[in-house]
Amino acid sequence: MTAALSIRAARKAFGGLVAVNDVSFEVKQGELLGLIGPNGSGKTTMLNLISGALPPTAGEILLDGRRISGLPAHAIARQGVSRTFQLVRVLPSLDAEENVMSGAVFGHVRLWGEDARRVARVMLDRVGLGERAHMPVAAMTYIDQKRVELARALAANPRVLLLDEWLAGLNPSELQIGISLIDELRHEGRTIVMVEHVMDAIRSLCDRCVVMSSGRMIAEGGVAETLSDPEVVRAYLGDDDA
Ligand SMILES: Nc1ncnc2c1ncn2[C@@H]1O[C@H](COP(=O)(O)OP(=O)(O)OP(=O)(O)O)[C@@H](O)[C@H]1O
Repeated sequence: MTAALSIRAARKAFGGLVAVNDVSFEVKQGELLGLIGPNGSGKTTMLNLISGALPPTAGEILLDGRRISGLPAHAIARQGVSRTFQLVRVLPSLDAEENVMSGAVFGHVRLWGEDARRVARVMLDRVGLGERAHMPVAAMTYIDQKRVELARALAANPRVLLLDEWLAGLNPSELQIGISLIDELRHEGRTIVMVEHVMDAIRSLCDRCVVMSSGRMIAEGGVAETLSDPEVVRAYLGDDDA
């Protein structure tokens, strides 16, 4: 079966700094892959290469077997890649519904007008914001803005969803809600790549994980075996978590 996403020797250099250094991995259809590693190891850059926010210096990225690397971000979104951002990016002057509608309008399945509004309503319900559809997002709490961003990504009906530290900054009860929400998406069969430092979430949610360190992929495999790999413990987890 063709992988939903194939990363082949992807490389990104910023001048002399190689942020992503010949990284290759695949994500199967319906799989939830955790992308983990220490700060500055290249995880967000990897998501930027997949979403087209940055072009790779070398290598290629395929979605359902078709090359997407080299395309501009909007074209990759149209092909079916949606994302959230490490620092939430919403349209602050618009309300929640309008923000989520923008995902439907510019996404994989382009919808307009009432069709986009209907999908936005479904997705806002999905993330628990059905009652606040008309609240300006600038007036929302951080977790609710994160929910809006996730609903916007889902409104595009993506083939692959990229989550960049979506759980970061949540308090313990919000974290449990967030983990359950991602778990539901996973059970719907969504293909997800999740960059995350919350190890409980990685352990409870992911089918597999890829570990990066200094731009390189240092481990890949089942979560339990990967997290007990001595090199991963040394590079990332440290003795306390081992
Ligand atoms: N646009 C850019 N220009 C120059 N250097 C960059 C750029 N984006 C990232 N970098 C550098 O690339 C390296 C990898 O950064 P990246 O943000 O991908 O790491 P990360 O693993 O996502 O880190 P974190 O867990 O802290 O978010 C860092 O050294 C960073 O400073």
